[in-house]
Amino acid sequence: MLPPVEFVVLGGGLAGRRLACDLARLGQQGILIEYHAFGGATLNVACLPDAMLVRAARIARQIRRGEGCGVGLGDASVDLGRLFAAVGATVSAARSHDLALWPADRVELVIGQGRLIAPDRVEVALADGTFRRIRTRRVFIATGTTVATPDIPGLSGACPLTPRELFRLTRVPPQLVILGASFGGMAYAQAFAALGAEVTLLDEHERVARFEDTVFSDALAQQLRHEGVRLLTSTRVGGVSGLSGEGVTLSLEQGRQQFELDASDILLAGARQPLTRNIGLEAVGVRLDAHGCIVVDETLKSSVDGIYALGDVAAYPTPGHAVSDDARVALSLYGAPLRTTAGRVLPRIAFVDPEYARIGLSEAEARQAGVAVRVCRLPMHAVTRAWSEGELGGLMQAVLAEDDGRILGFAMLGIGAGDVTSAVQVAMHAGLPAAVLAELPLAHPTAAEALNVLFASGSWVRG
Ligand SMILES: Cc1cc2nc3c(=O)[nH]c(=O)nc-3n(C[C@H](O)[C@H](O)[C@H](O)COP(=O)(O)OP(=O)(O)OC[C@H]3O[C@@H](n4cnc5c(N)ncnc54)[C@H](O)[C@@H]3O)c2cc1C
Repeated sequence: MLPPVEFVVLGGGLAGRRLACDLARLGQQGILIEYHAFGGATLNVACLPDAMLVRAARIARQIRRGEGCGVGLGDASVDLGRLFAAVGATVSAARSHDLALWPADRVELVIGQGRLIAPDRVEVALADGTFRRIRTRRVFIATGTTVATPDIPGLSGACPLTPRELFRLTRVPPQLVILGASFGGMAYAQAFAALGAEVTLLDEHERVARFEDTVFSDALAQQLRHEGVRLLTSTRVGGVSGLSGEGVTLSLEQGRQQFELDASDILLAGARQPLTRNIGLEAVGVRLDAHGCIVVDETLKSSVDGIYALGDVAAYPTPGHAVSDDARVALSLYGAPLRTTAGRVLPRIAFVDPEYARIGLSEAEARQAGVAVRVCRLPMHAVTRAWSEGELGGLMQAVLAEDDGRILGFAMLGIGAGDVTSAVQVAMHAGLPAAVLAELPLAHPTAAEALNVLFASGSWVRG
């Protein structure tokens, strides 16, 4: 019998790749199995390609707006084929870069489809049709998610675009309908509108970004409409006919009203499902929750000894930074200081332009939890940097503990929101009261300097 390796990581996305590299750094030897695209969603179909799409849309918008600051470039022409070829080239360069840094002396990279056949045994189906069996002390499952197609008559037959196929488009869809006004859906809607598509963003819920405070949902909706996106909220899709790319017709219901919408293409930006099927979980008795995620405790241990799960497969939806943090949690098993997923405060960002970001509690969450809070808000048109960038929409909001002024939450829609939120995150982590941020000499003219005004006592808008 083969001696066991210390660990097997199943899935080479952000979570699996990060964990394998960190374990190698700690001197551990193991195997990582990846069957589709090394780097997973983040590198291949999500964060990196999306960020490039958003950047191209921003450039197009800035060219059109240039006249306002004396730079005349005329209208922006968009060649989606060239843009996505550049995305493809960047993705493969980034993948090669990661592979060049791979710690091959400690972690063997096996390309194939893995599945558990016992708690300490994994079988890999290799490309040449053969199988390889591996004994191991620990298995880390990091298989991520895949798109979940909503159960709507005719939808799967219409072959809708998903984030994976999106980057194979060679022309801007003339009329694009996007299902799901989540963070991703909003970002795609705004980007494709800037690139010249006629975009309809559709959601069955009453407002976009429905987990955020209404003041931000409203501001985001206004931003999207301003960019030419047609918003259809509280709208249910009853059925779809046709083929995405050639033409589709959606039967819609909005209250008692029924109507049809024609579009050239349809994009699914909403739900995803954990990849927990066909990886042998049933055979070894690993428990799943109602959403199909692997049930883990705060140390990422599953219901079976020796089997752990991390990343999206253990908790969905998860932002990429939570996934990386899971890898840090798993290192506790190998002598790193004890770290768990309990009490983790994670920022969330929508890559609309300008960005929306939040850390900690929203006002609604604080009030629902019965926490006594004060809320302060500052419109972006009170911020010098917003004027210089010509991005006057949006606002900042802080949620503070009534008793001692601790920062419980911060949200911002405006220029640099992601970075400003990171600054507040550091303050929250350090337990700094709002008064400290009110008086720090922050650089001028940055978006972050507005924190001085936001946190100064005179700017409370609500008690
Ligand atoms: C469209 C989109 C946009 C996003 N944008 C952002 C963003 O801007 N910021 C952010 O923080 N997060 C974003 N996310 C979330 C982020 O991408 C995920 O949290 C992250 O990719 C999850 O990493 P993971 O390793 O758990 O899973 P994945 O990245 O999905 O990796 C799982 C890997 O496992 C492999 N695999 C699956 N089954 C097997 C098997 N049986 N054998 C071998 N290998 C297998 C897959 O091929 C895949 O490579 C986005 C996600 C999506 C889908």
